[in-house]
Amino acid sequence: MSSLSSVSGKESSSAFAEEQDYVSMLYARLDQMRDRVREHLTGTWRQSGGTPQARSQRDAVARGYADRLARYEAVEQGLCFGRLDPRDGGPLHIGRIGIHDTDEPLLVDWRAPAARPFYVATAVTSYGIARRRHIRTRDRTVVDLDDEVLDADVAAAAGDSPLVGEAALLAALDAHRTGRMRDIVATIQAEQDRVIRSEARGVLVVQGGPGTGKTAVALHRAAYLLYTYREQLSARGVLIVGPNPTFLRYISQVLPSLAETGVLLATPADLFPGVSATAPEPPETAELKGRSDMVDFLIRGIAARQRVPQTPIEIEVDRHPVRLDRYDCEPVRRRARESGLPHNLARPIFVAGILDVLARQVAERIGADPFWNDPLGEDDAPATPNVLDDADVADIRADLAGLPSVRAILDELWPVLTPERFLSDLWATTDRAELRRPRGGGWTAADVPLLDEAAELLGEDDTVQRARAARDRLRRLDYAQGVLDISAGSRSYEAEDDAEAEIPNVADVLEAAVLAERYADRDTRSAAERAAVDRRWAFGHVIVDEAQELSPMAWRLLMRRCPSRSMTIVGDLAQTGARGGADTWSAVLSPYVADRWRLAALTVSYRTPTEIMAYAARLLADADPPIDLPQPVRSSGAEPREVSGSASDLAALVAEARGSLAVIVPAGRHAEIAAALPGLGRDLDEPAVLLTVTQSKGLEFDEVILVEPDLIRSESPRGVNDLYVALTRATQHLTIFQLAPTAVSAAARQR
Ligand SMILES: Nc1ncnc2c1ncn2[C@@H]1O[C@H](COP(=O)(O)OP(=O)(O)OP(=O)(O)O)[C@@H](O)[C@H]1O
Repeated sequence: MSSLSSVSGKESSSAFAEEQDYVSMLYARLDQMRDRVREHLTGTWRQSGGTPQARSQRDAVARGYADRLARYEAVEQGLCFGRLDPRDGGPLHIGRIGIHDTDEPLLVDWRAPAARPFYVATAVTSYGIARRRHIRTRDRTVVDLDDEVLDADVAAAAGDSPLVGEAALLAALDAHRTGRMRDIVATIQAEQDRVIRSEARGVLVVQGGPGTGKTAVALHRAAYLLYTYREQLSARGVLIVGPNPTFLRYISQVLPSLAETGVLLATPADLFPGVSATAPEPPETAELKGRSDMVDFLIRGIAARQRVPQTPIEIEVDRHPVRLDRYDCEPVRRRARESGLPHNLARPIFVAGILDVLARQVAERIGADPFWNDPLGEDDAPATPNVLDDADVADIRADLAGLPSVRAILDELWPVLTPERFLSDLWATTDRAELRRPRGGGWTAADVPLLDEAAELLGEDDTVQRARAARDRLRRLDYAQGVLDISAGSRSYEAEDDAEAEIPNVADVLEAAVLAERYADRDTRSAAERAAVDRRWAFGHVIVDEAQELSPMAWRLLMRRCPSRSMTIVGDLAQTGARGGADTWSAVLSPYVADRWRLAALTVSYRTPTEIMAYAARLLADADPPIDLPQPVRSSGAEPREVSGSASDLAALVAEARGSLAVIVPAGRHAEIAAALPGLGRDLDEPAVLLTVTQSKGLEFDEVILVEPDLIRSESPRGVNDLYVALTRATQHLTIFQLAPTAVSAAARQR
């Protein structure tokens, strides 16, 4: 409801000159800020560090400066992109970071509350703003200005537009795609802004059709949350989960361009540190592994590794046999299980019980007093049948615990298990043929949540790490006490003067324990870096993109990474392709937060032009349940075309493409088409790429050639959703291509 006017004529040249002066001043300030931080950084590195404490402090300070410098470098392009003219008061310039001159804001960070009207003000709800200006720059030069007068009367005459900064928005949407997503900070729309600035607490689900900006919004929300809750979030970190490495590469430049670098981007397959899950797997198997009943399967698998001997075992101790049978072992196993501890942490209970059983037998043999009830022994007969006391039995236990034969039996009956060892044994031995897999075959993406679940069920025996930490602490305490003693000893005893004696010494004000902690080596890595290698890291906020694809087991893993349940979940149920993916958000979330989650809908498609959306609507008209297509905002002027031909005709079409191009093909014909068109790449930086629908999810291209849509639709139980995804990847041109069967595929079809 705003009126749009591009700045023109005489007014334009003075407006351009005015904005250019202002923008040049901002860049000069930015240069000064960079120079100052560079100086500080160099000065910090010059410090020698001395003690370990001083060194780690220096590293932490240097890291802070380096991060700030990286932030200042990142905002070089489009530093200032907007201006608000309030009805009362002077103009406010809006940009990627805040720049201040003592108290005066020269540039307001787009995330600050004062910048909000830039994204949401309309002629009707103007927030006291008379005019909004979009400023486009190239390098440091102002190249375009678009003004909107937020005046209800002018708006009524000019017509109704729900879009904010329409000219700037349409220019951004018409730009060529490069294989890397760009930030949308200058043209965020009101419904997107509401999501971006929604409060951090609780679970927010953002549902919207293809191209409605869900990914863009999710990334800008991360930047907003880091700005608004900097302290909490830089300590705990933010995790953004995307469907595959290609997608992560596609979005990788957005947050740096918003001057935010401390976010961990990961696929679900990356979330078990130390494991690289790249082995392929049929979708049916992945679906089985993703079901929540796998938890019981794992529990049963672990229970099966807590064994009792089926036939008695004999061990030789001092050349005498001792026996272990199931009747001795069963109560011990029950006790260990009833402790409720994870497998590895319950093991010491089992081990102690079995050693007791064995020690009793040895004690009975070597301590038995043959004369204990000798009627002739009279007074000298002991009152018990065994001469050994508790200390002797404890010695025997300790000796038994050190015997390799005993250790081997304990390992056999209740082994220490790592998640990797347990799961690879489980796959190698399971009687469920559909899950069986030889050892050493590599991990798949669907294994990762199971490894994580297994890690929880097994527990990690961190006795060694804890003992080492305790030893380190004692060492530091000892050292600190020494420092305090020297410092107390160096007090000037000659100073008889009372006043001097009252000057506190370091030993008076510091306890050894406090000082010891200061000597601890501080970890100077960012939260994201530490989280990347720590399976049990609890993030401050988790953002999940293409969330509809995740299996119930993957959700369990993610919820463990976010005990605070501060999450943004972004997806589209109509695009679910994975067999085990989501049908409803409540089914996904109710196990974790019942109905305590909020839903925000995005309704406008910024990617797909009207012509392609209308074509998609016709192709998907019979979808069940019906698909609610988003409203396109722009037209490309090009109707989709339908072509059929051979592989060489397809190659000719590829050669004609002028912008970025994706050829999207049914998974079943991928190999054959890849062989027929070797020029098509896999990397998004290449001008033309060959992708299956799964690989194309979340991406966009200037042009798409969609090969055999009917086959895509019939290829999987959620084929209609896959077709919807494939139809909505193009920003300009869509070609539907019916590929005549090649000799190979014709033969395959006949078989
Ligand atoms: N406010 C905006 N200003 C400029 N461009 C925008 C805006 N919103 C979205 N876009 C652009 O629209 C395109 C689609 O956005 P995005 O990929 O975030 O959509 P999506 O909803 O995640 O799509 P999909 O469901 O297909 O994954 C991107 O190029 C994005 O930059």
